[in-house]
Amino acid sequence: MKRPRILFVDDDDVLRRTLARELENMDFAVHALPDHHGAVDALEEFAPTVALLDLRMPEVGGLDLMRRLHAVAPDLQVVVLTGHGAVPEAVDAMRSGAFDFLTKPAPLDLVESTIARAHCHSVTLRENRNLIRLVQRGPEGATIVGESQPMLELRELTTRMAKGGANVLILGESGTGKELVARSIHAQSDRADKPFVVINCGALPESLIASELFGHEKGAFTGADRSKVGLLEAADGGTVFLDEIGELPLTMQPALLRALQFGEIQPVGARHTRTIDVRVLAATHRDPVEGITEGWFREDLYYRLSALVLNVPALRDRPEDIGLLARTFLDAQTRARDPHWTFAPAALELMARNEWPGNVRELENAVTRLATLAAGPSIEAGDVERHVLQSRRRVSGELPTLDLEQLEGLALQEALRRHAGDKRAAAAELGVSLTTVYNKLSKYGL
Ligand SMILES: Nc1ncnc2c1ncn2[C@@H]1O[C@H](COP(=O)(O)OP(=O)(O)OP(=O)(O)O)[C@@H](O)[C@H]1O
Repeated sequence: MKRPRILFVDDDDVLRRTLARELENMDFAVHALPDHHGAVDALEEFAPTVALLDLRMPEVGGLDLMRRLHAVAPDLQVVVLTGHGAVPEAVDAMRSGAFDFLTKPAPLDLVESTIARAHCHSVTLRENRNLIRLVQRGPEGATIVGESQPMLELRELTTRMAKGGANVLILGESGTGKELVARSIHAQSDRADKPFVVINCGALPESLIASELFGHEKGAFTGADRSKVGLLEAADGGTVFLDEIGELPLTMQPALLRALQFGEIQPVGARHTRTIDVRVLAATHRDPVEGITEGWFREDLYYRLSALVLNVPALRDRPEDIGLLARTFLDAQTRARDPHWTFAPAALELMARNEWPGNVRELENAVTRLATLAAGPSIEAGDVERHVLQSRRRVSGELPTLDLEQLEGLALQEALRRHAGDKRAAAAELGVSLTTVYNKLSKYGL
């Protein structure tokens, strides 16, 4: 494990040398400076998580230096060193954003534990920020395209459901836009400026689900070398999207139900529960009512999730949207390089007559292929025939020369197509686990 990095600034030469050595002995990596010179540069070069700053220094004092450091590195945790009896100064520092203070001469075990706590806090903050950045897309990511009657109704329902805070269960085949609908609900709700966290229940290995959902404490199991915030807690105040809820193992369903029922989570290895406030949107391409009868979905969890139910129609039930969707995707993909790309009417007609078992996702992928492979800027019927229809037939017929990875990608695509995007069925047919299917999908950018 990497050693926590500490930036230590103190003008007292003897104390700085002695304490720096002690900190090194405690297994911290230390960058020690006598004054503010070089401190901001050290943020980039040394990347500390904690700064230990003497409060009283000539020229630039600890408080001022803390502000300068925080302007560049907001996650940096600052511990200030104060002289004996300087409580008002310490309080001032805490109010200005210091993590904690130590009074000189501080016992070494207190120095160690304070810095260790500050380090953990800094790491957690950074992880949270990354997580939120990862899962949040701007509201433009939530534009639902479609002018067919089913889509007009869906958009209206989405807006109405967004306003209340009730949980919504979103049903529909793979690739119909369930995640997009969830993002749109979140973006129109009063939680819009809070996190939107996606949890793909099918992609989590069973052994890690509890720790991913609820977090864990340091030392909770082998390899848990520090505590970790779970995804449900990362969504606190916002919305959590439980994608592929039908894939959540039966053994995990009671724990999730408890968390949703009482708004409480218990990280693995923690003695106490923590309160969370999340709105839950869940989606599945499977029939959850059938799941109750067949025994893979708990009835109580179903009722908890399905205060409201939204059905996203398959593309074959709204073929009049195909042209608009294809044009929108083409425009988004080619606008920057040449705004003149269009579909010739015959090409669009061919696209509209095609079956899209993988729904909007498959259509979007086909447009990507056309935008990349066709000569353009007008996409002709011949392009659609060559780059979309033929390549699909080829997969089922004789294969051109492919390397092993291409072959694997094609086998996966074809299995998904045969099962209308049902990843579990495709995994079963290919004889691999569901997690492998997810890994390969992301590996090949499918
Ligand atoms: N109505 C729509 N307008 C614009 N883009 C759409 C629409 N529906 C789906 N898409 C796009 O199609 C792709 C698949 O959509 P999404 O991931 O929301 O489907 P899904 O139903 O959640 O799929 P899965 O069940 O496989 O997780 C995304 O890139 C999404 O942006």
